[in-house]
Order: sequence, then C-alpha cells, then structure tokens
Amino acid sequence: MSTKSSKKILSDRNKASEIVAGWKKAGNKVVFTNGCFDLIHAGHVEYLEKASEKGDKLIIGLNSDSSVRNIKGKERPIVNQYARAKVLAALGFVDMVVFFEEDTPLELIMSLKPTTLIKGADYNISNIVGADFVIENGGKVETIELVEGFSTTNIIEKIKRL
Ligand SMILES: Nc1ncnc2c1ncn2[C@@H]1O[C@H](COP(=O)(O)OP(=O)(O)OP(=O)(O)O)[C@@H](O)[C@H]1O
Ligand SMILES: O=P(O)(O)O[C@@H]1O[C@H]([C@H](O)CO)[C@@H](O)[C@H](O)[C@@H]1O
Repeated sequence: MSTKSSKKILSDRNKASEIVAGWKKAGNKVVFTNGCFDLIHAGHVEYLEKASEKGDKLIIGLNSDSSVRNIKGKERPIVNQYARAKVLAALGFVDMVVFFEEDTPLELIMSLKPTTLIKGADYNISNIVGADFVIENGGKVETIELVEGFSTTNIIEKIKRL
C-alpha cells in the first residue's frame, strides 16, 4: 500500500509535467530546486523549507544514483535514490520529488516549466542550470544562504575519522 509520502515520488517525467501544469492552471506558484541530497542534513532541511516559502508547491529534482556517481565520483551516493527520495518526500513542505538521470536538471526543468528556480548560495545565478530557460519563460531564479557547518562531504569526512 503506497503511503502519502511515497505518492509524491515520481520517475515519470510526463506524469510530473501534467501534474505541474494542473498546479499552475489552478494559480499555484511552482518552485523547483534540485540536488543530490545524499545523507540529508539540517542545512538541506532549512534550505528546502525556505525554498518552499517562495511559492505554493515545492518540487525537488533528485539526481539518480548514476547521475550522482557521474558528478560526485564513484564513491557516491552513500544512500540510494529511493531512500534519499523517501526522506525528502516525508518533509511536509515538499510536494513532489522527481528523479533525473542526466548530469544536469536542464531537460527536467524544461519539461516542468517551474515558476521559480532555487539553488543554494554555493551557486551564483549566472551558473545555475536552467536559469536562462526559467527567466526567458517569465519565471524567477533565486539563491538561498547556506547554513554554516553542514555538508554531506563534511559528514563523510567526520565518519572516516572515527
Ligand atoms: N549547509 C547548507 N545550507 C543550506 N543549503 C545547503 C547546504 N548544503 C547544501 N545545500 C544546498 O542543498 C542542495 C543540495 O546540495 P548537495 O546535495 O550537494 O549538498 P552538500 O551537503 O553540499 O553535498 P556535498 O558535500 O556532497 O556537495 C544544493 O542546492 C545546496 O546549495
Ligand atoms: O546537490 P548539488 O551538487 O548542489 O546539485 C547539483 O546541482 C547542479 C546545479 O543545478 C547546477 O546549476 C546540477 O547540475 C547537478 O545535477 C546537481 O543537481
């Protein structure tokens, strides 16, 4: 039996696009962010909650395991995509989690056409994938300040030193 949170997790990009189009037609501002979210930490949660406050619906584009391996190295991810998605989908302010296999979320962003694209302030707007597309389609691109002291890499390094 699927749970309330598991219903938020989608692999089917067309289905996700149909749902987002319905949200937008109903007048919702749809916020999109993306990431690997491996070993989810308090910085991620603070960031996602702030992102959710930028609109009515929050979608997370989640890098698949093969995508994470390509961009962060063969040791990653520590946690598989389904488990990462499960934790994210359990957050009350998250409305959808969609996997993407590519190295970047550009094709997913072009399919979903979000109102607002958000990344952490470790990126500047000029190098955020999808920013040009969202702005050209009348949307907004914003960054959110990082919470000091939290990163998946730091957590891994700390565990290695035990
Ligand atoms: N400490 C933090 N505070 C707020 N946002 C964060 C923090 N760390 C990461 N983010 C944001 O969360 C999203 C996912 O980032 P990511 O999964 O790369 O986390 P990470 O902890 O930086 O991982 P890694 O150390 O492997 O790079 C990105 O948009 C990033 O800007
Ligand atoms: O978890 P990360 O490393 O912050 O997420 C990456 O973000 C990249 C970003 O969107 C580039 O502007 C993206 O290309 C990559 O696929 C990861 O999601």
